[in-house]
Amino acid sequence: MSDTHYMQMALDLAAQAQGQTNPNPMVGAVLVKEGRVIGFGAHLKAGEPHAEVHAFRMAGEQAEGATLYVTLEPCSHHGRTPPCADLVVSSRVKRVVVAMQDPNPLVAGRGIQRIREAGIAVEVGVLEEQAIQLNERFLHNIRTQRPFVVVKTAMTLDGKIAAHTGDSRWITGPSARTAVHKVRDEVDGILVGIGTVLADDPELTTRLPDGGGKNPTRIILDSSLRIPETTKVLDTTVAPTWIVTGPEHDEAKATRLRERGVRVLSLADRSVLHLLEELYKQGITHLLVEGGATVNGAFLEAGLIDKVMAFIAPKLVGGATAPTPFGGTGFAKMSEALQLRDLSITVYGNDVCIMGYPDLG
Ligand SMILES: Nc1c(/N=C/[C@@H](O)[C@H](O)[C@H](O)COP(=O)(O)O)[nH]c(=O)[nH]c1=O
Ligand SMILES: [Zn+2]
Repeated sequence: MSDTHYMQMALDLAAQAQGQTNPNPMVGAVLVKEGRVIGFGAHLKAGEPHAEVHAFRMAGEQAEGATLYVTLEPCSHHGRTPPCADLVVSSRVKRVVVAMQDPNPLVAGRGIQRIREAGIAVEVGVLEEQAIQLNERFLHNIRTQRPFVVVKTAMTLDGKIAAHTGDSRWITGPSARTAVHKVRDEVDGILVGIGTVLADDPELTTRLPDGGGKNPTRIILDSSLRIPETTKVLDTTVAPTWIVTGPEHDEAKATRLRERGVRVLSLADRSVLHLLEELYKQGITHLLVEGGATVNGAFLEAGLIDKVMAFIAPKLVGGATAPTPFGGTGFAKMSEALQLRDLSITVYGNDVCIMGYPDLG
């Protein structure tokens, strides 16, 4: 079989751990000898063995003379596990095929160099585009030291996220909402504004049809700590909850919330950029922003959206004052609008999801 066949297998293996490996990338590895797969593996959790380690353990002595397919350059630095590049060299494989070089400036190219210096042939770039796409969150983290921000909106065909009364249940149907919960399962944090909490009293937990799924940290932007103490998100037995507030807030209320296990972060700098830098420091590498309009508008105007998932339901609710997905001031000219690129359009029951990336070109 071709190199792309085995690299596809390695990419598919890597993708099984979507959302589990944060802050590490997803990586898959396959060992092949005389046309037979003799070992494979995926990195499953930060701190646990890397994909190559699993593959070599499975292959044992047979690895000598085999070909290794790996979706990311084998690491050359001593992280929480010894360098895979050393393992590759000592296993005496004949050839290594790598989808993409590690973008981490600390290691970029060193792993490949060490393997080549040992006289092993290394080919780089097989299914590189797919490998980059798979680790879009990790690559963004490395490049920006910020969380990868996905803004998800759900609106009616006439562009409303709720009726003029605030009622919003439901706009999209069950399969669209399941798609959203799959994203919740992958991310580290889900962020909404206090307006959404006051309007919907959301749980912001992951509820997949077959159960399971991990609950992301729930992050509420609430600058004057208005949150009612009876809201569902304050039940920290189901998932962690962080409230981001401003310096002027009721300290007694903050203390009561902390006693319930809620983390209260007080940020003097209210910019979206500072918020993201702080959340990244707190371990949030992948962030789902579920609005409402004010929060989405702030992220849009700050230019800090990395991916958009816009769900549209074929229903009309009308209402000149009914809220739309992005509030704030907005751009003055259509030519200033944030253009999305690399679009994918998916149908979920009667609903449509347009997914794309800001075209910052
Ligand atoms: N109204 C809708 C949404 N509404 C999105 C937010 O306004 C809700 O408060 C939040 O998703 C509720 O979270 P929960 O309590 O955990 O279910 N989002 C959607 O995709 N479709 C909708 O029809
Ligand atoms: Zn490694």
